[in-house]
Amino acid sequence: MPLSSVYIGGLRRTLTQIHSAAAACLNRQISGCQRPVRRKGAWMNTQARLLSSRTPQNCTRKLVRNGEEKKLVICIEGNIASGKTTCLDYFSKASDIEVLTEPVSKWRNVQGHNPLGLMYQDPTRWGLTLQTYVQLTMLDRHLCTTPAPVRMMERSIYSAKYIFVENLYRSGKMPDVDFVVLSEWFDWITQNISIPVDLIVYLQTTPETCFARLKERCREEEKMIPMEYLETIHQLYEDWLINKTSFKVPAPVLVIPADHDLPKMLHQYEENRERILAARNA
Ligand SMILES: Nc1ncnc2c1ncn2[C@@H]1O[C@H](COP(=O)(O)OP(=O)(O)O)[C@@H](O)[C@H]1O
Ligand SMILES: Cc1cn([C@H]2C[C@H](O)[C@@H](COP(=O)(O)O)O2)c(=O)[nH]c1=O
Repeated sequence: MPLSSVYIGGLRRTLTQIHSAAAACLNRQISGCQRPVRRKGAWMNTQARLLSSRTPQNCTRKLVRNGEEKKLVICIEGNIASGKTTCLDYFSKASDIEVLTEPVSKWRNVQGHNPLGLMYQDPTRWGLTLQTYVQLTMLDRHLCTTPAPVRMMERSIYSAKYIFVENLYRSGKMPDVDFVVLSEWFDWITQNISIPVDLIVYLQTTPETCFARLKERCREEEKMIPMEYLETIHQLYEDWLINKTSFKVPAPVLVIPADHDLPKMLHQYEENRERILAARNA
């Protein structure tokens, strides 16, 4: 069988079509990642190919990316304005680390529309719209191939679902039908596509710290975010990554206290560098 084939029997056409739609949409907008291209009826990537992880011993039927499974994937998690981007900036200076920041600019401007702004104005109407797009762009981040052996991502498809979709639903701002449709999409993606994460670095802050940093950053769409919103997001993160009482945690968690000033944070990042890069062997 040619390496370029997707090896998943009856699921093949459906997966190809779905990936086709996502790739076609994102191809036009995303730079910095290697995009899959179609050749002679089979999906290939310029560096890697989608392959099934199905083997005689392991019939998981998940799509995995050839070669990408050997790379170290670290997700930086934390509340809004906890310092994730600043942390990624620090690690981006290392030549063996590829940094993938959250695609917030896309959420603020997709073909002239601003789903992030719309969601904050009217979450019940626009929550599904934003979260569908967040899910798509996060999946794209997880699937894009990078030359560096270590990839550091801001958040993940998991936190988008377990923190932000969950918050919209629990607060009564997302209708049942929207939640069910998003959840079925999420379940399908995570059951059929391999999304490896080796380590979660959780920047643990108080909501008060985030509130102060949010005000300082002053993103237009976020101006009306109240303290209670950050408290709720904080609690969802704590239940997921610390108390482990809500959702499955996809990787070991390294907690870095992140209320400190910038010099102390940079010092902590340096102190934890080896531990983070050793995650592959954890
Ligand atoms: N340790 C820190 N002390 C004070 N301000 C910080 C610190 N880290 C980040 N900031 C500032 O807080 C704001 C949010 O930081 P950012 O890295 O964008 O957070 P996130 O990516 O988690 O939303 C920015 O204005 C940034 O300059
Ligand atoms: C993942 C995710 C994010 N958002 C919102 C929350 C914030 O307003 C921005 C992300 O900014 P941060 O400073 O990088 O935290 O996007 C959301 O509404 N839904 C999501 O799934």
